[in-house]
Amino acid sequence: MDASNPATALAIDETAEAEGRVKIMARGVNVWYGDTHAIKDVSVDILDRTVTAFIGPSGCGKSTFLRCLNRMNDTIDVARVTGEIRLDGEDIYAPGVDPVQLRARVGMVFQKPNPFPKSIYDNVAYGPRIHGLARTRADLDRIVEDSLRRAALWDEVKDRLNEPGTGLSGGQQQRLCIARAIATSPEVLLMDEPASALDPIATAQIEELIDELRENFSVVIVTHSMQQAARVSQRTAFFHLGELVEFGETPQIFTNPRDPRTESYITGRIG
Ligand SMILES: Nc1ncnc2c1ncn2[C@@H]1O[C@H](COP(=O)(O)OP(=O)(O)OP(=O)(O)O)[C@@H](O)[C@H]1O
Repeated sequence: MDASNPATALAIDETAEAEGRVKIMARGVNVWYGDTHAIKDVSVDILDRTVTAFIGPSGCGKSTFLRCLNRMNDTIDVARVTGEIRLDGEDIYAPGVDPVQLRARVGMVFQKPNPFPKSIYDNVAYGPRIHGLARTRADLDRIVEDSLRRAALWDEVKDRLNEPGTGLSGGQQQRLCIARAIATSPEVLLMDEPASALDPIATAQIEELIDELRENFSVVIVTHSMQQAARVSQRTAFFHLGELVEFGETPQIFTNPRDPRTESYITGRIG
């Protein structure tokens, strides 16, 4: 970790740490894909019950860093991650940590809706089933209904739970994927451009949902839309060429950025 880097100092929230509001603590994280150094010495505190947006030009490492937070990079052969990431103080890369269990606690929603080729019900029931979260069918029914309600999809699908998830519209499929992700009661939800494939109405629904999810979860969202980052997040991280350049309260980042690279990006001069 480079303590002389002002971005490092900004990204570490000592007050929140002292108050126990830090959900994920990353320190000195580097990621390589073979010889490509995609993430360079990133240290950041992600707060609980807060929406954090990752912004920056294409290829700057936003998705790569997001994937570090639930060890999705483990699934990429050439990826190598160093440094330390703690969830509630526990090192998620420690030997003995089961990535599958970790991903039940740190859920993920991808850019393209990717429902399983199963019924709407079974899509949502999948995680609770493999993690043994329901003792009876009635328990499972409750989890499915509750997750679909929280994902603002219940009313649209309650009469066709046995139909395939892939038969829904794009926006509905993405809300189904959110319901699937929240069905295991994760503590953190990672969203990689969750609305980029959706029309403005479906996008507005997802944004509203993100705001509601914040009551229970810590949400981290990668977005190419600065308007979206400004609308949904309380804190924003700006990445550039693999570095975390600036991190702060979202209004400050958008109205009074401290680094000239952030200013160039938000005013449209780079990216
Ligand atoms: N699976 C991979 N194998 C090899 N290199 C990769 C892989 N994924 C990403 N990279 C490289 O790592 C760097 C960061 O990519 P990443 O996708 O994290 O950026 P990003 O900021 O999310 O980009 P975008 O906004 O375009 O999605 C890029 O140079 C990219 O080419």
